[in-house]
Amino acid sequence: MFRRLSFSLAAGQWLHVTGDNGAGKTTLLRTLVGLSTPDEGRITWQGQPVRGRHDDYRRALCYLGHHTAVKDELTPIENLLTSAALDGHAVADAQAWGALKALGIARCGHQPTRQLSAGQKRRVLLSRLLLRPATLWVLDEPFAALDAPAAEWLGQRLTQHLADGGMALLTSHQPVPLPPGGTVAL
Ligand SMILES: Nc1ncnc2c1ncn2[C@@H]1O[C@H](COP(=O)(O)OP(=O)(O)OP(=O)(O)O)[C@@H](O)[C@H]1O
Repeated sequence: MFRRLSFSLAAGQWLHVTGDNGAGKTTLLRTLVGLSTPDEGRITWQGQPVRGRHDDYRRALCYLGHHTAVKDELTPIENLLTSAALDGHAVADAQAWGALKALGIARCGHQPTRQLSAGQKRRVLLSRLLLRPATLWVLDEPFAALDAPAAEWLGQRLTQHLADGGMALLTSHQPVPLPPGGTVAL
């Protein structure tokens, strides 16, 4: 699907992965985070191939996918606690509730996630950014379904992350409220 594709990210930088529907943006992100295996090519983290140092890379990474990352059968609070446990880092209940509150969805915390709107589900997913310390954020359509206040919150959060020396790689069919970054056009 990809040929002659080469890019890098430095501290404080972000890249916008662009392309039409079906161009391969999600596939590229899934490959970069290790969920798909490339036929050829090399993915490196801090100059070393990702393959040999999977744990270091995983710890540095926060990947938020755009489809089934939030489980419908769990409540939002269960989603947060479960994803943290699967990630291998401890999150206290109070922290998880704090994250839901920051995203304005604490009142839905005990409701089955399947009952939430698309934007509320997206907010549950994004609340993981507050719980998972990670240098590299890989975000698939993070602005999809968000209302204006939530989009503003995410723009500010991304800005702060980059100012703190973080990096971000994201797809978005909408304009991204960040100073211009690089582009990976598919
Ligand atoms: N598991 C799969 N098996 C077969 N084909 C797949 C699979 N996943 C994706 N594809 C195909 O790969 C292509 C790229 O899909 P991908 O989801 O990466 O596109 P995208 O650029 O993220 O699209 P969109 O903007 O619509 O989200 C599509 O043609 C899709 O049908």
